[in-house]
Amino acid sequence: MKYKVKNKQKISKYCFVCGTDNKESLHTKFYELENGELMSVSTPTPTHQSYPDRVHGGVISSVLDEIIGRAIMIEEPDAWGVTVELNIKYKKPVPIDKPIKCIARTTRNTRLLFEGTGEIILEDGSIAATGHAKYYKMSLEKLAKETGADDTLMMDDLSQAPEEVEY
Ligand SMILES: CCCCCCCCCCCCCCCC(=O)SCCNC(=O)CCNC(=O)[C@H](O)C(C)(C)COP(=O)(O)OP(=O)(O)OC[C@H]1O[C@@H](n2cnc3c(N)ncnc32)[C@H](O)[C@@H]1OP(=O)(O)O
Repeated sequence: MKYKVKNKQKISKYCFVCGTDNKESLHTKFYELENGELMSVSTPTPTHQSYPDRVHGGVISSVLDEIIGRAIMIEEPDAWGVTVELNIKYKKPVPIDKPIKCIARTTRNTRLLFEGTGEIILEDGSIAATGHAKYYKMSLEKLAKETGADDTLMMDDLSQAPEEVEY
């Protein structure tokens, strides 16, 4: 199915998944879709491998962690969370140097916690991994105080976004 991209999410300077100035980063982009889901696009490089030509399972879990944690921002733009649980199922190897899409949505949102699910989708449309994660809500003020975060935590993504995506 094809979906229109409604919004491009902000990215961070040093994040491992989306950081613009982290040379080991996956430089992942995040697109909010008309169907209420979030899509990410990343191209893992040899830096991200485990066995030859295979993306490291920890890298796959990082992408799922971040996209599921970001999906809440579609319905609650100021909601921030820290991951308290993450469960990943690895179903197929993910190759290096090929674009991977990931789709996620929020499945539960309460005053203290939110949770969601996501999938890594390969170029042929098959699902390589699935994830379920839970986050403890934390205000940006508290996060900033605990981690020293500044304006570089959320910066505009200046890259060109597609008008529509397919998966
Ligand atoms: C990211 C880079 C920037 C990118 C650009 C911006 C993008 C923005 C989006 C990013 C999306 C995120 C992507 C990655 C996010 C990380 O990677 S975060 C890093 C990994 N996670 C962490 O570091 C969290 C570590 N854990 C902690 O800090 C502490 O355990 C917590 C979560 C703050 C809780 O601490 P605490 O308050 O001392 O603990 P506690 O009193 O036991 O629990 C508080 C409440 O939470 C509940 N709770 C705690 N754990 C659980 C659980 N597992 N299940 C259910 N309830 C729980 C307790 O039951 C309790 O409830 P009440 O009794 O108050 O009703």
